[in-house]
Formats: sequence, C-alpha cells, structure tokens
Amino acid sequence: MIPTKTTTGPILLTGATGQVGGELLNTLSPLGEVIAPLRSTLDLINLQSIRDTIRTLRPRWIVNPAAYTAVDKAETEPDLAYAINRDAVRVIGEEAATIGAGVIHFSTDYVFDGTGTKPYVETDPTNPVSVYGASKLAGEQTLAQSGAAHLIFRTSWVYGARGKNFLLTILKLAREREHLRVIGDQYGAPTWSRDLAQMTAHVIDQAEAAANGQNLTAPLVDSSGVYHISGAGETTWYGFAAEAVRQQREREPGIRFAEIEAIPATEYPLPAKRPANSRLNCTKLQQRFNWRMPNWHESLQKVLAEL
Ligand SMILES: NC(=O)C1=CN([C@@H]2O[C@H](COP(=O)(O)OP(=O)(O)OC[C@H]3O[C@@H](n4cnc5c(N)ncnc54)[C@H](OP(=O)(O)O)[C@@H]3O)[C@@H](O)[C@H]2O)C=CC1
Ligand SMILES: Cc1cn([C@H]2C[C@H](O)[C@@H](COP(=O)(O)OP(=O)(O)O[C@H]3O[C@@H](C)C(=O)[C@@H](O)[C@H]3O)O2)c(=O)[nH]c1=O
Ligand SMILES: [Mg+2]
Repeated sequence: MIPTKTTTGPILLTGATGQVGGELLNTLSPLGEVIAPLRSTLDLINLQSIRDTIRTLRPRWIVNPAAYTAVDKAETEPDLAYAINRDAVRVIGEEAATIGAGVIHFSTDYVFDGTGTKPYVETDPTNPVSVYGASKLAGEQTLAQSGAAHLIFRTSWVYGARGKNFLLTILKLAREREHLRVIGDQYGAPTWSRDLAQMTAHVIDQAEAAANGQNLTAPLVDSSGVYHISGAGETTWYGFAAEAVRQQREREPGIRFAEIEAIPATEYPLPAKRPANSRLNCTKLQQRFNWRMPNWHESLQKVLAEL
C-alpha cells in the first residue's frame, strides 16, 4: 500500500547499525525517503548535533531505536547510559514538538521489577532494578513530557540473525562447549527484530492514513503513549536456548551441540539485576493498530533459516 504523505519531509532513523535499526532501514524505505545517519555523523551524545540535524532535515517522523543497550556495563557507566537513553530522547522530543514531527521510540521490559505474576499492561507501575532499565524509563518520561506526538514501543528479548543478542551467543557457546547453564526462572518473550520493524512500518502507515493528508500530529496525539509489543507466547531464557538448540540440531544433524541445563538466576550472578517476570501484555497495540506478532517459535525458525 502506498501511504498518504501527511506532511512532507523524510523519515529520520537513528541506530541503523543496530538490530532493530538495521531491519527498520528495510521496512521503512517503502514509506518514503529514509535518512539514517551513522554515529560518525550524528553522535547522540552531542545534543547540539541532534538539534542541528533535525532542524536541517525537518523529518516528518523520527524513529529512534538507537540506545545504550549494554545492561551490565550500564551499572558502571550510568552517565553514558542516561546521556543516550534519556538526554538524547529529550532533545529529539523537543525538536519534534517544534516542527510537528511524530516520534517513534523503543523501550524495554526492564522498566519493570518483575515481581508481578501476570503479563504487564502499559499502566502497571514501573520500578526498574537496573541502571539500563532506569535510564530507559527516564527516556520514556522525558519524551512524554516533550509535547511531541509519540509512540513508545516497549519490547523484550530482541534477537535476529545479526547483531549482538542472546540467540547468537547461545548458538556460538553451544558449538564450543559440552554443557551450558541457562537461567530458567526469568519469564518473557523473545522478539524478532524484523517483526518489530514490520510492526513499526504498519503503524506509521496507519497513522498517516488516519491523518488523511492533513497534519500528522492531530490523530497521532490521540494515540500517543506506551505500547507493549513482544513475540507471542512466553518462555524462559532456558526455554529459548533449549528450543534454539533443538531446532538447530534438526538443521545440522552431524554437529554436536552442548547439553543445556536450567538453573535459577541466583546461580548466575551478573552485575545488573534482571526482572523475573518480563512478560508484556500486547492487547493495547492489537486493539489500537490492529497488529499481532507471530509466535516466537515461528520467528525463531525463520531466523535460524537465515543463518
Ligand atoms: N536488545 C534487546 O534485547 C532489547 C532492546 N530494546 C530496545 O530496543 C531498541 C533497539 O535495540 P537494539 O536494536 O537491540 O540495540 P543495538 O544495541 O543492537 O543497537 C543500538 C544502536 O544504537 C546506536 N548508538 C548507541 N550509542 C549511540 C550514540 N552515542 N550515537 C549514535 N548512535 C548510537 C548503535 O550504534 P553503533 O553501531 O555505532 O554502536 C546501534 O546502532 C533500544 O531502544 C533498546 O533499548 C528493548 C527491549 C529488548
Ligand atoms: C549467555 C548466557 C546468558 N544467561 C542469562 C543471563 C540473562 O539473564 C539472560 C539473557 O542474557 P543477555 O546477556 O542477552 O541479557 P540482557 O542483555 O539482559 O538482555 C536484555 O537486553 C536489554 C537490552 C533488554 O532490553 C532486555 O529486554 C533483554 O533482552 O540469560 C544464562 O543464564 N546463561 C548463559 O550462558
Ligand atoms: Mg545484552
């Protein structure tokens, strides 16, 4: 479908070298010109450079999957995590508000403490237990206060065929070792970076169709806010690893892979705490934008086929 251009101007995409940004580069390009400056051109630590870029390009959308995502390292680099995950987002929001651009931003299940026993809904109280989670929550809040029309997609456990992610780490370790120990008491849902990018293009398309050639901001403001979006279904890190290795064994019958053992998080100490319950209830996005994610098993199969 060719979308109605609501305002002129390109789509400004950050983080195009990342997992989600790399997929967005492909899914957003049918919607019009996408400008995706690399860190060497637009370093998000440099707030003035963000302002200059937005003022020069006057994008109709700013899509911001760039982030400081090193969860453990953030514990000892909080200033850098907050600079990218909060301060840069604040400036993006301020500049977007000024020119009437819509902002699409990504956040994380790690804004929750994980003590809830059900999948989280968007209105559940946040309480991050890591610096990364706290910095991402601060980014959500600053964007909401900026006055820009915005959509915040809170997702979880992102993986894909490229980039740094749990799936690729486990597959590599499973080839190298005899035995792997993986946390079995943290629950969540793996989310394929490409599924997220397709959802994002769909939502932009719908928002532009709703604006029907008029200013984008008005219909989008009604929908502004947080949306949960993960792969359908649920598992644990152990369940994810075991299923990935099971599927990969079928693909490569001759290869020996490690046995995988489920362990409690208490036996796998890391600098940052992770929530025990990372499950996100995705009904709001389904109802507002008519989008359902595929089951994580299905997407995993497609990713493994690409490796
Ligand atoms: N990965 C996950 O499991 C999850 C991620 N999220 C959120 O989803 C979004 C996308 O994550 P994902 O794609 O996995 O992230 P990646 O870590 O794969 O990519 C991060 C991107 O941000 C860029 N970036 C980091 N710092 C700067 C900077 N100072 N200036 C310019 N660019 C910078 C990186 O550029 P460079 O290549 O130059 O470093 C890279 O392109 C993020 O908001 C993240 O918080 C939410 C839940 C789960
Ligand atoms: C490699 C490995 C990890 N683990 C555990 C540690 C951790 O609890 C979990 C996942 O490992 P990771 O290093 O991928 O975890 P982490 O970097 O915390 O992943 C998170 O990244 C950020 C950006 C998010 O927003 C989250 O949604 C989530 O995806 O698996 C094992 O138990 N055994 C292992 O061999
Ligand atoms: Mg990680």
